[in-house]
Amino acid sequence: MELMGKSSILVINGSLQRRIHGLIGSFFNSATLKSQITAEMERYVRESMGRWREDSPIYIQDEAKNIAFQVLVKALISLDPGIEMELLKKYFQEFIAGLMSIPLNFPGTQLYRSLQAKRKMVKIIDGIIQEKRGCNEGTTKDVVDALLNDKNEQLTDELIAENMVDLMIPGEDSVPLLMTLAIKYLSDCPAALTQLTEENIKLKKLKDILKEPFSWNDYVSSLPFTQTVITETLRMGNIITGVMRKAMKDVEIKGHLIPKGWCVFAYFRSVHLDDKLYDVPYQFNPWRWQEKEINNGNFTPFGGGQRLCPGLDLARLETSIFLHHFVTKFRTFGLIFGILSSETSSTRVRISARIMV
Ligand code: HEM
Repeated sequence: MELMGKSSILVINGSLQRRIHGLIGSFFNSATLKSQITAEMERYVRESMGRWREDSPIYIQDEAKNIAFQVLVKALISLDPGIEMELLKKYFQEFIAGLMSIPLNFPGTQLYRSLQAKRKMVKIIDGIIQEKRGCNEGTTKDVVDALLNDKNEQLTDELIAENMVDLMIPGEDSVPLLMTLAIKYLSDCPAALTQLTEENIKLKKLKDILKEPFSWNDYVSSLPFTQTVITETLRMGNIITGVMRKAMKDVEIKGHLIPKGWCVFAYFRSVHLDDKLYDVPYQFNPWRWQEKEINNGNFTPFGGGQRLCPGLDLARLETSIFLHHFVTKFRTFGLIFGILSSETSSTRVRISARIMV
């Protein structure tokens, strides 16, 4: 809690949470972000995959983390890769190491180091905020602009800078895990990998003929099977295991009384892997989503209600772009290590280049 800060969107409730949530959500749904971030993400993926070599294994989760961090920082504060980005990455790693640490704050402890790292990140972001205030353009190019342009007095520069750091947490870890798990499940299900590859190669060839760049919409709507793969990965992977809620008054749910003040953990896994809701739930079966509705209470990887994840479309887009480039550029030889390799906690794959004809 100390690391998050008292005004973090991840911990506050009430009107300020709704305000910040609304501003972030509208920016993530805006045409500006959609056109800009699709091109940026493609660039980061191409640059990253351009460095992959056939003779050395690729650590998928590490690569995905690097790409997703750059995309998120671009969307949040319009920072491009460079020295400041590298510094932010370094401080961020130190910062998140403290999220699961013993709550002792004095020199030498992890919590102390993490708080110092967060302070340094806030300083860099505050510099960017002051520059933006100086220009006073009034346009909304990133999440910081969306918050700065709002006239709500509670949105101080300090609150905005701190929230930018906190926003990197859900974005940085969950998206790379989604990408990595998708590769893992696909490598275990050759039929799905083949169908996904064919769908992506077909669209790529069409786009090449039309000499048209891919848009956000292409990745999300014109690749329906790819979307079912992402949906099925979210169901089986349960990237966020569940959400915590506190009863503000006595509540009765299905005959069970939850007294006021009690905390409840809604465990997504017990729903997503329930055989009464999903046939053979432990089997990776993207085809099940060709008939199934995703907007129902039995599928909540992004939560729901007023805390519904505002980054859900961005997460799907990023994963779609990653998979598209992965299958159109490479032929995978399958995994070398499983997902929980103690060496790196990252999935390793060996790849070879795909020649498109
Ligand atoms: C696979 C990727 C992701 C998954 C599975 C995921 C899942 C979730 C879930 C389950 C919640 C609800 C938490 C709760 O109710 O307490 C949430 C909230 C949130 N997510 Fe995501 N998320 C993902 C990606 C992202 C991305 C890319 C962003 C972009 C910054 C993001 C930003 C947020 C924020 C700000 C909240 C808090 C919203 C609030 O409390 O008002 N998430 N996410």
